Amino acid sequence: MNVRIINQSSNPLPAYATGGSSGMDLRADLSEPVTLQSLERIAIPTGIFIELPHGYEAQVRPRSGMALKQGITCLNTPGTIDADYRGEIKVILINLSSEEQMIQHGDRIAQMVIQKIIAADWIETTTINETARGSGGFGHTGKS
Ligand SMILES: O=c1ccn([C@H]2C[C@H](O)[C@@H](COP(=O)(O)OP(=O)(O)OP(=O)(O)O)O2)c(=O)[nH]1
Ligand SMILES: [Mg+2]
Repeated sequence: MNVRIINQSSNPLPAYATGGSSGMDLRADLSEPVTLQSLERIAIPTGIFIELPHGYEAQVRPRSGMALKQGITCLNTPGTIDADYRGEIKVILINLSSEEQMIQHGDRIAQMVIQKIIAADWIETTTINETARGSGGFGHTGKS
Protein backbone atom coordinates (compact mmCIF):
# COMPACT_ATOMS: atom_id res chain seq x y z
CA MET A 1 0.00 0.00 0.00
CA ASN A 2 1.36 3.43 -0.90
CA VAL A 3 1.33 6.05 1.87
CA ARG A 4 2.32 9.68 1.31
CA ILE A 5 4.87 10.92 3.83
CA ILE A 6 6.70 14.17 4.57
CA ASN A 7 10.07 13.84 6.28
CA GLN A 8 11.24 17.12 7.80
CA SER A 9 14.09 15.45 9.69
CA SER A 10 17.58 14.54 8.54
CA ASN A 11 16.84 10.91 9.42
CA PRO A 12 16.11 8.25 6.79
CA LEU A 13 12.47 7.37 6.17
CA PRO A 14 11.06 4.75 8.56
CA ALA A 15 11.70 1.34 7.03
CA TYR A 16 10.99 -2.33 7.71
CA ALA A 17 14.26 -3.79 9.06
CA THR A 18 13.54 -7.24 7.60
CA GLY A 19 11.07 -8.66 5.11
CA GLY A 20 8.92 -10.00 7.92
CA SER A 21 8.99 -7.00 10.25
CA SER A 22 5.61 -5.80 11.51
CA GLY A 23 6.79 -2.31 12.27
CA MET A 24 9.08 0.42 10.98
CA ASP A 25 11.36 2.03 13.54
CA LEU A 26 10.73 5.71 14.25
CA ARG A 27 13.75 7.92 14.92
CA ALA A 28 14.05 10.93 17.22
CA ASP A 29 14.30 14.30 15.45
CA LEU A 30 16.19 16.42 17.97
CA SER A 31 18.38 19.52 17.74
CA GLU A 32 20.12 18.45 20.94
CA PRO A 33 20.08 15.30 23.11
CA VAL A 34 17.30 14.95 25.67
CA THR A 35 17.88 13.61 29.17
CA LEU A 36 14.99 11.78 30.76
CA GLN A 37 15.05 11.57 34.53
CA SER A 38 13.63 8.52 36.28
CA LEU A 39 9.83 8.45 35.75
CA GLU A 40 9.99 11.55 33.51
CA ARG A 41 7.84 11.51 30.36
CA ILE A 42 8.26 13.49 27.16
CA ALA A 43 6.85 13.76 23.63
CA ILE A 44 9.73 13.23 21.21
CA PRO A 45 9.29 14.67 17.67
CA THR A 46 10.02 12.48 14.65
CA GLY A 47 9.80 15.04 11.83
CA ILE A 48 7.41 12.63 10.08
CA PHE A 49 3.94 13.54 8.74
CA ILE A 50 1.82 10.89 6.99
CA GLU A 51 -1.39 10.69 4.93
CA LEU A 52 -2.97 7.35 5.78
CA PRO A 53 -5.83 6.13 3.59
CA HIS A 54 -9.26 6.05 5.24
CA GLY A 55 -9.80 2.72 6.99
CA TYR A 56 -6.24 2.44 8.33
CA GLU A 57 -4.39 3.53 11.46
CA ALA A 58 -0.79 3.56 12.56
CA GLN A 59 0.14 2.23 15.98
CA VAL A 60 3.20 3.58 17.78
CA ARG A 61 4.62 0.79 19.88
CA PRO A 62 7.64 0.45 22.18
CA ARG A 63 10.84 -1.36 21.15
CA SER A 64 11.70 -4.33 23.34
CA GLY A 65 15.44 -3.57 23.24
CA MET A 66 14.94 -0.09 24.67
CA ALA A 67 12.58 -1.46 27.30
CA LEU A 68 15.00 -4.15 28.44
CA LYS A 69 18.27 -2.19 28.21
CA GLN A 70 17.13 1.31 29.27
CA GLY A 71 13.74 0.85 30.92
CA ILE A 72 12.18 3.26 28.39
CA THR A 73 8.75 2.56 26.95
CA CYS A 74 5.89 4.37 25.24
CA LEU A 75 3.56 5.67 27.92
CA ASN A 76 0.39 5.50 25.79
CA THR A 77 1.14 2.19 24.14
CA PRO A 78 0.02 1.56 21.53
CA GLY A 79 -0.15 5.19 20.45
CA THR A 80 -2.88 5.77 17.90
CA ILE A 81 -2.24 7.73 14.70
CA ASP A 82 -5.66 8.43 13.18
CA ALA A 83 -6.09 8.26 9.40
CA ASP A 84 -7.08 11.93 9.31
CA TYR A 85 -4.18 13.18 11.48
CA ARG A 86 -1.90 15.51 9.54
CA GLY A 87 0.35 16.71 12.34
CA GLU A 88 3.83 15.53 13.22
CA ILE A 89 4.03 12.03 14.63
CA LYS A 90 5.37 12.21 18.17
CA VAL A 91 6.41 9.44 20.51
CA ILE A 92 5.49 9.74 24.17
CA LEU A 93 8.31 8.09 26.09
CA ILE A 94 8.62 7.42 29.81
CA ASN A 95 11.77 6.39 31.66
CA LEU A 96 10.76 3.60 34.02
CA SER A 97 14.34 2.92 35.11
CA SER A 98 15.82 4.35 38.29
CA GLU A 99 18.61 6.13 36.38
CA GLU A 100 18.50 9.05 33.94
CA GLN A 101 18.52 8.05 30.26
CA MET A 102 19.62 10.01 27.21
CA ILE A 103 17.85 10.18 23.83
CA GLN A 104 19.90 11.44 20.88
CA HIS A 105 18.96 12.62 17.40
CA GLY A 106 18.46 9.62 15.15
CA ASP A 107 17.87 7.12 17.97
CA ARG A 108 15.23 4.53 17.12
CA ILE A 109 12.70 5.25 19.85
CA ALA A 110 9.59 3.28 18.82
CA GLN A 111 8.11 1.30 15.98
CA MET A 112 5.10 2.09 13.83
CA VAL A 113 2.68 -0.63 12.69
CA ILE A 114 0.04 0.10 10.02
CA GLN A 115 -3.25 -1.69 10.58
CA LYS A 116 -6.70 -1.90 9.06
CA ILE A 117 -9.57 -0.46 11.07
CA ILE A 118 -13.08 -1.87 11.11
CA ALA A 119 -15.66 0.82 11.85
CA ALA A 120 -18.63 -0.33 13.94
CA ASP A 121 -22.20 0.79 13.31
CA TRP A 122 -24.17 0.46 16.57
CA ILE A 123 -27.50 -1.35 16.66
CA GLU A 124 -28.94 -0.04 19.92
CA THR A 125 -30.98 -2.62 21.84
CA THR A 126 -32.02 -3.55 25.40
CA THR A 127 -30.69 -7.14 25.43
CA ILE A 128 -27.47 -8.77 24.24
CA ASN A 129 -27.09 -12.54 23.85
CA GLU A 130 -26.12 -14.84 26.73
CA THR A 131 -22.82 -16.77 26.84
CA ALA A 132 -21.14 -19.31 29.15
CA ARG A 133 -18.82 -16.55 30.43
CA GLY A 134 -21.58 -14.07 30.97
CA SER A 135 -20.30 -11.16 33.03
CA GLY A 136 -17.36 -13.12 34.53
CA GLY A 137 -14.01 -11.51 33.88
CA PHE A 138 -10.86 -10.18 35.49
CA GLY A 139 -9.53 -13.62 36.49
CA HIS A 140 -12.89 -15.36 36.56
CA THR A 141 -11.84 -18.48 34.62
CA GLY A 142 -10.28 -21.40 36.54
CA LYS A 143 -12.11 -20.60 39.78
CA SER A 144 -14.40 -23.34 41.14
O1 LIG B 1 1.69 8.41 20.33
C1 LIG B 1 1.00 9.22 19.68
C2 LIG B 1 -0.39 9.30 19.82
C3 LIG B 1 -1.08 10.24 19.09
N1 LIG B 1 -0.43 11.07 18.22
C4 LIG B 1 -1.19 12.02 17.40
C5 LIG B 1 -1.85 11.31 16.23
C6 LIG B 1 -3.27 11.10 16.67
O2 LIG B 1 -4.14 11.01 15.56
C7 LIG B 1 -3.49 12.31 17.54
C8 LIG B 1 -4.52 12.10 18.62
O3 LIG B 1 -4.15 10.99 19.41
P1 LIG B 1 -5.15 10.38 20.47
O4 LIG B 1 -6.49 10.17 19.88
O5 LIG B 1 -4.47 9.21 21.09
O6 LIG B 1 -5.16 11.53 21.58
P2 LIG B 1 -6.36 12.29 22.26
O7 LIG B 1 -5.89 12.64 23.60
O8 LIG B 1 -7.64 11.49 22.12
O9 LIG B 1 -6.41 13.59 21.39
P3 LIG B 1 -7.51 14.04 20.30
O10 LIG B 1 -8.64 14.61 21.09
O11 LIG B 1 -6.79 15.06 19.47
O12 LIG B 1 -7.91 12.83 19.49
O13 LIG B 1 -2.22 12.58 18.16
C9 LIG B 1 0.93 10.98 18.06
O14 LIG B 1 1.56 11.69 17.27
N2 LIG B 1 1.62 10.07 18.80
MG1 LIG C 1 -8.47 10.88 20.21
